[in-house]
Amino acid sequence: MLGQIVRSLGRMQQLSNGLKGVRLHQLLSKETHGHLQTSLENTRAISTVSLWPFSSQPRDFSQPNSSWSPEMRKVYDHYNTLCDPDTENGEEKRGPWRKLPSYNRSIKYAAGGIHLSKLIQAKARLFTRNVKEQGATFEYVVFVNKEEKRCVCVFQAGHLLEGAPGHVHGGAIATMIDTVTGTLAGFLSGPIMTANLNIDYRSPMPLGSVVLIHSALDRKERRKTYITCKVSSTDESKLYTEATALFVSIGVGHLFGSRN
Ligand SMILES: CCCCCCCCCCCCCC(=O)SCCNC(=O)CCNC(=O)[C@H](O)C(C)(C)COP(=O)(O)OP(=O)(O)OC[C@H]1O[C@@H](n2cnc3c(N)ncnc32)[C@H](O)[C@@H]1OP(=O)(O)O
Repeated sequence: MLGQIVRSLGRMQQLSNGLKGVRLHQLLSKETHGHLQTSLENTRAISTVSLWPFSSQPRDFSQPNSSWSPEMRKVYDHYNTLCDPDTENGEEKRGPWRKLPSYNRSIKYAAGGIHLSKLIQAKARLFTRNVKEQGATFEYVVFVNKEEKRCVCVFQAGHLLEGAPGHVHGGAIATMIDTVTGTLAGFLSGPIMTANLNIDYRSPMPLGSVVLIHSALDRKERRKTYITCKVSSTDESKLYTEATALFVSIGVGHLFGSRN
């Protein structure tokens, strides 16, 4: 199987040389070392020309589905509109907001590519996207504002995330905070790992709630990216959780025990 993938990647490289004048290993090494945004753009480039050696196109889990409540859909529509390009003097101009796609594999479609896939079993799935039943666990979409170095996640907490009766488990909330702050840190700083996460749970979050998870860059110091986070009701009248997070930039070798 691995041999097949490697041969397939070799063929893809020849094809991509011809088609796009870009070497596959450059795409993959950008995925390994570049910023999340670059990775996502390159991933789309691969998918568009159908060179990806796996069977299916990646499903974007942050697209609306039938489990989304009207409130989730309304807030999604609001932020999605902010992503629309403006037309100035007949020219289309993109604003600072982007909706980030979300896949259920962190390796197959993003960082690591050819290097890490050797070590990962075919069954690996991203923690927040591993339950097939729509609406049962984490329904969410992240919008990022590059200029303001912040993002907002619209999150609907499903019935399998119960902690205290009728309310969302603190670990599930922590998972979403890690995911959203980590997504922003990765977007701004490239490959990172969570070094520290501090969470204050201010009020219980009812199961089924739709909430906003606002994250913003606090500061960067050398390899350290500090992010702040607030979780609130969609009208922002109720504060559920506050957090701060520290992410440390890593080289991909870090995941193999190397310090480079
Ligand atoms: C397309 C889709 C893509 C997929 C995306 C899906 C989105 C999901 C996103 C999900 C995201 C989820 C992500 C996850 O869940 S990542 C999983 C959870 N995190 C981990 O497992 C990390 C484990 N720890 C480590 O690997 C290392 O300790 C790290 C990498 C963190 C640092 O080890 P390293 O040897 O590399 O660095 P260093 O020790 O030289 O330190 C460097 C600097 O950092 C400072 N420091 C270090 N630790 C701490 C600390 N605890 N508090 C305060 N400061 C700390 C340190 O003082 C120094 O500062 P300075 O001397 O420079 O001032």
